[in-house]
Amino acid sequence: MSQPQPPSRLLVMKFGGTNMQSAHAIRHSASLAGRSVREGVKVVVVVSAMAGVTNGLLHLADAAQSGDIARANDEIAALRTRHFTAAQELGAAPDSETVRELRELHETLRQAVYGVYLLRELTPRSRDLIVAFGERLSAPLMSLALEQSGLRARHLTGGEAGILTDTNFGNARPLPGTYERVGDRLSGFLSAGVTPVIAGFMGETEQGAITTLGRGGTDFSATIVGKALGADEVWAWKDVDGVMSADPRVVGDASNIGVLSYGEVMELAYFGAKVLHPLAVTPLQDSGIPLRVKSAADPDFAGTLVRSQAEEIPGRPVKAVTAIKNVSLLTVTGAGVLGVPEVIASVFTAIARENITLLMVSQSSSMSNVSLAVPSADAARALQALRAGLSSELNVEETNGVAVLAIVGSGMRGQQGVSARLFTALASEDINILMISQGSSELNISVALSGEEVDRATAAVHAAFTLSQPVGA
Ligand SMILES: Nc1ncnc2c1ncn2[C@@H]1O[C@H](COP(=O)(O)OP(=O)(O)O)[C@@H](O)[C@H]1O
Ligand SMILES: N[C@@H](CC(=O)OP(=O)(O)O)C(=O)O
Repeated sequence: MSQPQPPSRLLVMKFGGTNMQSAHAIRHSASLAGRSVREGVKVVVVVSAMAGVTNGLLHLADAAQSGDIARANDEIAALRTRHFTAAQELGAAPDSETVRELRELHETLRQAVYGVYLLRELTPRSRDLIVAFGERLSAPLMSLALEQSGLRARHLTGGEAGILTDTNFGNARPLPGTYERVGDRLSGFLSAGVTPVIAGFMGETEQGAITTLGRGGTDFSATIVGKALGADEVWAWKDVDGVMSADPRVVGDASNIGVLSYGEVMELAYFGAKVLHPLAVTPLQDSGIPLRVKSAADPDFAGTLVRSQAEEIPGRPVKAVTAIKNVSLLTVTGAGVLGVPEVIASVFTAIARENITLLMVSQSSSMSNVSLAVPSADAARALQALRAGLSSELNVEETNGVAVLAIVGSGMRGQQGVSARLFTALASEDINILMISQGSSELNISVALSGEEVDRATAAVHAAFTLSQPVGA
């Protein structure tokens, strides 16, 4: 009598732009997925665009809108060469299905861009259609690499995979029905032994218009799929060892963090750690599905495990330091602010109406002013909204060239002396603090300071909390 087989493990694997940047990188990424498939694990692959392609698409869309169709066409031609070269290096014949599909996608992209040029209008909807071509073009390359390695694969757009979103183009959110749809659409492939390859970063509206989930959104696509399928784990393969104690490009001796809670990762991502999308862990929170951030260059290294429970490490209240650059401070002043909660309410209403991220808020104790930190890209809109929404007795001043630095770690909860250590580190570098805030969850303390000083500040704070020493060393 045959023994009942244990259910096979299911992993969702996300490959970012660096892991998709060339035929060589794609082949290596496919081998990482293939290794698990050959061990009997069911794998769903979610891919980003080849590194640099998303920015290229945004530039060419802007060029078309401003009437420079020649530049837009040059950039489309460069993208075309890059994708065809990769396909060829991966072994696609000139008359293959992959080459035909890439040709069709480039032709559709060219038409969409020409439409923007004719109208001289680039709406958030048309920008999403254009920018999503990066992932639509990379997914067939990953399918090809998987097939060349002997696996069966099938690539799908986010919408074809079942990701249904609202109509908030550029920053869309999955609708509740998504999870069931994704589960229904992918389970057939998995039970037939086919590895689905999903173009990340995108979904589609109920009317079938393509939406994107915000920059870095492929992490979010992967966790949406992970939740939908009840995956055992979601693995985000990166060009770094895992989530590090600081951006390794800023702090050379940053160390890998072994375990982080969902809450800690959200704080880090919110405060600028580009390594994960700020909402990436949200689909996993209810089910407790773990997320692993792993290095494609060192696949046997454990990387960072992100799970419900934080790891309390004695003597390490802070796990990481991170920063957001290009921030502006908007300060509302005037007699009217004094003791008038309605003013505070209208400040928040004006900002919320514009859907602007508030990075920090502080109010002086006399209530004679309120300061807001917002991304500089949104500052003009925020300023306009505040001026329109507030009484004319109030002044709004703008300070540009600011950065927000944050320290993050669950161990700072109820722990004295953490902020003193932060301020001492900054003071010893002669760095002036413009604003201070601590979340009530006590998972982070953030300060606003001059953008010119932020890298020096990050290094000083990293050293003050001895974060270069790996835990347990
Ligand atoms: N705390 C951090 N830990 C790890 N990487 C970080 C951190 N902060 C910023 N980064 C940057 O994030 C990059 C990885 O994110 P990203 O390029 O979006 O990944 P991918 O495109 O591979 O998914 C790293 O190259 C690193 O420079
Ligand atoms: N390509 C998109 C989505 C993404 O997640 O990319 P990456 O994984 O390379 O950060 C972007 O650049 O925003």
